[in-house]
Amino acid sequence: FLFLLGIDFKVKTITFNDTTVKLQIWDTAGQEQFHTISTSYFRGARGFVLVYDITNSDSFQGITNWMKDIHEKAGDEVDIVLLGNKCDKEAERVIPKQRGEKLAWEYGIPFFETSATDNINIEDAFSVLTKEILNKNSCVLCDLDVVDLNESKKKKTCCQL
Ligand SMILES: Nc1nc2c(ncn2[C@@H]2O[C@H](COP(=O)(O)OP(=O)(O)OP(=O)(O)O)[C@@H](O)[C@H]2O)c(=O)[nH]1
Repeated sequence: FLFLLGIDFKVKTITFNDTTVKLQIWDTAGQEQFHTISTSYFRGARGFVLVYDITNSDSFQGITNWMKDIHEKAGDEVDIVLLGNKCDKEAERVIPKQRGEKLAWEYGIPFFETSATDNINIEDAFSVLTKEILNKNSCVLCDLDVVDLNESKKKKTCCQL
């Protein structure tokens, strides 16, 4: 059996109109002791969801380094969204929303404040990231194996095979 230390793997399906996209989501550990193993999974990824905690300034400070790691390991062509998570914990907030917005603006990437607990903006963040990936690489669906030429009811894809 395969044991992946500090890595969680999930599959999620998103549908836009009549186009279905299957996302492979690798949840890499943020802690320093898993840094090498986490970043070793960056190569080959098309998109990144970069998350800090609005109640933890260290996690916000760490974003700059994670951005460097992403560009070093995955290249400059990847799509990234920045999330300020735990927006349900307003009373414990230490990072104002404007700081997240400014950082994302500097990087030229979308930004959302989210709550994984209350399911706020999570779907939107993944939708925006997926759309950016699809727009950038108009033939990405070919790689993802969702195009079946033998199928009588032809699926609509961005590259219309
Ligand atoms: N209130 C609140 N708690 C959250 C939210 N998201 C995660 N948590 C809690 O924060 C803690 C850490 O969550 P994890 O999902 O383990 O965080 P992580 O960033 O994956 O941690 P690493 O794997 O160590 O990088 C857990 O106790 C979660 O229940 C949120 O949106 N709101």
